[in-house]
Amino acid sequence: MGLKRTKISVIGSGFTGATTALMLAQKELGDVVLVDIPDMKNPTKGKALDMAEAAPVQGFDARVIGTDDYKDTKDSDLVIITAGIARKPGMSRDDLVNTNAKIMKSVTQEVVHFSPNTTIIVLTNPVDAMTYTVFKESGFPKERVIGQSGVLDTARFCTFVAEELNVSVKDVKGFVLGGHGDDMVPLIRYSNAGGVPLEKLIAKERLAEIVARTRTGGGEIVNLLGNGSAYYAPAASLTVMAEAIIKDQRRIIPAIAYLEGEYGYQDIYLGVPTILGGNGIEEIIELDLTEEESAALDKSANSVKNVLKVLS
Ligand SMILES: NC(=O)C1=CN([C@@H]2O[C@H](COP(=O)(O)OP(=O)(O)OC[C@H]3O[C@@H](n4cnc5c(N)ncnc54)[C@H](O)[C@@H]3O)[C@@H](O)[C@H]2O)C=CC1
Ligand SMILES: O=C([O-])CC(=O)C(=O)O
Repeated sequence: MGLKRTKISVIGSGFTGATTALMLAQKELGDVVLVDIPDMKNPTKGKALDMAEAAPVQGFDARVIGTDDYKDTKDSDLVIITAGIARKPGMSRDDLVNTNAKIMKSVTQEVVHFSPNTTIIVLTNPVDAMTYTVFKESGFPKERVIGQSGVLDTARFCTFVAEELNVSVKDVKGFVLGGHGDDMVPLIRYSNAGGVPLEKLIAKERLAEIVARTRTGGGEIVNLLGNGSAYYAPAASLTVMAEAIIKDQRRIIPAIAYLEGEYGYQDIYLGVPTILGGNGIEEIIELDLTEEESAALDKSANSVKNVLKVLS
């Protein structure tokens, strides 16, 4: 008898779901079950088979299957939800709320039915509100329902800083707090390059431009793609979160977490620094914020609350 293999289900086999499935398999984080709604042409099965056939070439040991039957997700160790519609140029993430909330509810019911002990990471937008929806629908403890925004938003910030300084991205560390919208809060004070505070390396006005570009980073890609939104960096972000959970790494990673008093907020999902490990969100780290940073976080939290009001 072999050891039990880890099973990760990715719901939604569109741009982000398919890319995530491949990255998870390439990193051998587990066997991957890719799920989408039934389609006459069965692209989900086709995509999964194509990925499975990359395994002998790249030498990764992970099975990948495509399906429209949630039975195949039974006893998943981790479930990643990417199902739903994406925005197009001219739209905001919040425009997706009603359609995607309905999809979150039906997907969550299936996931919980077949994997009552799993951990869920949500990507679908507007992601703070969709994570809240999945949390309420699932009845899961808060630490096992997590949203993705901060890894991606921080990655964008670090990309722009590395480009500005002409240094390796490996040396740039950033921190983005708040909701995954245009008023997210990149924290300059907690960001550095090779340990040197960014304020010592980049002029204030230029830093403000980098913050502004980070805030609208999703929209920048939407405009460049023309017919959908980002998927390579989002998939990489989901993969790093999955790795932290599957390998019980206890990494300090910004994630969308349920707040019960942290940062002064109640009954809301919002991006904060967390410790991510085998139990999901194991801790929320509370940073001291200046008045200006607190005001910016308040503005971002209010935007999330306004989206949640549409749902209640
Ligand atoms: N939180 C974040 O940082 C990011 C969030 N997103 C969001 O992720 C979502 C997915 O984006 P993409 O993959 O680019 O979109 P996509 O349109 O390429 O794929 C979405 C897939 O969901 C499937 N789907 C729809 N209803 C379903 C259901 N009931 N059950 C299972 N599958 C269902 C569709 O058939 C489609 O294949 C969007 O809402 C997008 O805004 C995307 C990038 C980053
Ligand atoms: O911008 C979008 O609609 C997709 C997304 O959340 C991102 O790329 O940050």
